[in-house]
Amino acid sequence: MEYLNIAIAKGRLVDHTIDILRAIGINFPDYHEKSRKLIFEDPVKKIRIVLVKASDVATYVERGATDLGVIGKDSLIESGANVFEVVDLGFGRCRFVVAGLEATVLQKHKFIVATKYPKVTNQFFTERGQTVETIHLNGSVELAPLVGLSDCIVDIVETGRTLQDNGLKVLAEIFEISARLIANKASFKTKHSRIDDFINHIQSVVNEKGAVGQ
Ligand SMILES: Nc1ncnc2c1ncn2[C@@H]1O[C@H](COP(=O)(O)OP(=O)(O)OP(=O)(O)O)[C@@H](O)[C@H]1O
Ligand SMILES: O=P(O)(O)OC[C@H]1O[C@H](OP(=O)(O)OP(=O)(O)O)[C@H](O)[C@@H]1O
Repeated sequence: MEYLNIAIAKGRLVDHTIDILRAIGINFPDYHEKSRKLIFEDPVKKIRIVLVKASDVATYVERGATDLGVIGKDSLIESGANVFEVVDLGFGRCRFVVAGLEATVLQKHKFIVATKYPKVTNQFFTERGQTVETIHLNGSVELAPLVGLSDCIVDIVETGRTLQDNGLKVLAEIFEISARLIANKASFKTKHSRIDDFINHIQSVVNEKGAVGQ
């Protein structure tokens, strides 16, 4: 039997993903949180996981380097990748928002938005008929309006603590985010029965977890 390869966003999504895989009998004997290894295998179930940057998962899957991927909806949309989105995994829940010091900034004719997600940002404001200039940052986005780099930000909010600690308010909601299982389109055909079986197992664990409230 051929290996099924899965790219997982290292960071916040790894532990939940490993838990779900464990629940369907897939184990990686040498995996532990502090390991710097990037590839782990279950030699019995023939599953291989590779740990990559969240923003790179879609690239691995779209190009067929892996058959499947676990990725936040945020990174998936931002990537624009041509892949199948097959399961909403239900964890990694957070939301995309516009945030700033004052709601009045959104009334300006043109304003500057700092974000890690320029595509999501431009799409959102274009749909609202608003013209924005987007500044692409790689992190600590909340800082931008505080030092006059931007009028507002588009970023992820989970607990709301980062916004609160920096005196920022939610000015608009964009969409809800959770982790998704994605599939390479060619693998979906060539390894169809394996992938289908895998998806069904994952979906049943997700349904059970949902029933008891994640
Ligand atoms: N509080 C949160 N902040 C950011 N992402 C979150 C949060 N809660 C859940 N997520 C989800 O977890 C995914 C992975 O986030 P993580 O912080 O591990 O990487 P990242 O910040 O997107 O990338 P990196 O830090 O590697 O540049 C996000 O894409 C998002 O879907
Ligand atoms: O609502 P909260 O629970 O406070 O979480 C939201 C924060 O977490 C993320 O940042 P991350 O920790 O990934 O750091 P980053 O700024 O380097 O992206 C996100 O970009 C927000 O800044």
